[in-house]
Amino acid sequence: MIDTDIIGRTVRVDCPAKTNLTLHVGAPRAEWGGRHELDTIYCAISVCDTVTATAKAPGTGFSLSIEGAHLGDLASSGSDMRRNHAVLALFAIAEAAGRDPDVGLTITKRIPVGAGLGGGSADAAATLLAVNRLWELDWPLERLSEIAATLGADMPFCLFGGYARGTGFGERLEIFAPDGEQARELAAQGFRGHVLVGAYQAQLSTPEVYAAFDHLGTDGTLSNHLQRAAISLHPRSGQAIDAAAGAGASHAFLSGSGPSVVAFAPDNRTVRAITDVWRNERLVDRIIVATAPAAPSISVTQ
Ligand SMILES: C[C@@](CO)(OP(=O)(O)O)[C@H](O)COP(=O)(O)OP(=O)(O)OC[C@H]1O[C@@H](n2ccc(N)nc2=O)[C@H](O)[C@@H]1O
Ligand SMILES: Nc1ncnc2c1ncn2[C@@H]1O[C@H](COP(=O)(O)OP(=O)(O)O)[C@@H](O)[C@H]1O
Repeated sequence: MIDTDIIGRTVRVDCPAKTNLTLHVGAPRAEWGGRHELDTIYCAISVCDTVTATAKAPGTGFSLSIEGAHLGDLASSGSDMRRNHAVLALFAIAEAAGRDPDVGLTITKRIPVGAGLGGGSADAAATLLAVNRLWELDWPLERLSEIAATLGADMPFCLFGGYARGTGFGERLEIFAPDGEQARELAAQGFRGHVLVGAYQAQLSTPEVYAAFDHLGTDGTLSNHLQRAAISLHPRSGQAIDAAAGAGASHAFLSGSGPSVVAFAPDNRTVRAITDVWRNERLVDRIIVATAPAAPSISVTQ
């Protein structure tokens, strides 16, 4: 197809945030650039960023615009758009396809930034899904996943959503079928339905949290091995976890490398109880009510 045929076509992808229902951290490995060996259960939650990709005229290059009320360090003037995860994903798929990255990207951010919710990975995954459709590549998710793994540990999972087990440095996936036994077990354990996200203005840097983990370790009872390290850097997250558990959450834990906190609630009454205690005691800066599991959705809008 000649590129001019698709100029103006727009593909929209809504891509959910991720959390880690368990996050077991092993040793750092030199062959993975110092990244740690992981065994994690990923879960996608319905706090979604929206990425639109629009085909531009050949030779005009890429563009990026970002909107949203809470952009964290993405809003700072020093934030280089060529290092945005979505743009890196665009360059990576363009290279793999042997095409120029003549695409206009817009990101509507709803996933808190630098929060342990994989927002940058979700935007990168959304970009791969959108450009795959825009250019009619029709590559299977497995092929997109190989590209995603070169960009970040969480990115392959964000292409799929739902639940999955991640090993390696997080990029090697065993996807759990939505109606399969593992998904049913997780649902029976309470990892399904209402989820509250307690979000903060503060961000934590993932490498810094891993470095704190190398120093402090974990206490053995925590299903998220990074929780202790992250709480040492951001103590309010620990208070919010304790308060949610006290208010009846079926599970309350740090999301990934934090500082966000995730609480699963078995019913609406518990949603209200957690919301009240977080708000009244000012344990979080913002509360987002969502559901889990969730999955990306793709639509061609023009
Ligand atoms: C902790 C987790 C849990 O899912 O995510 P977040 O909660 O931050 O989103 C992941 O391991 C993060 O994934 P992601 O943010 O994609 O990591 P990458 O870009 O690949 O790596 C960023 C940095 O994190 C550290 N890192 C990441 C993954 C890993 N298995 N071991 C590590 O030590 C390394 O310092 C690396 O340079
Ligand atoms: N599209 C993007 N969305 C969010 N953060 C991004 C993006 N591109 C680059 N970043 C940078 O990646 C860092 C981690 O952000 P994010 O992916 O939201 O958090 P986390 O790794 O804790 O899940 C931030 O410092 C941010 O500036």
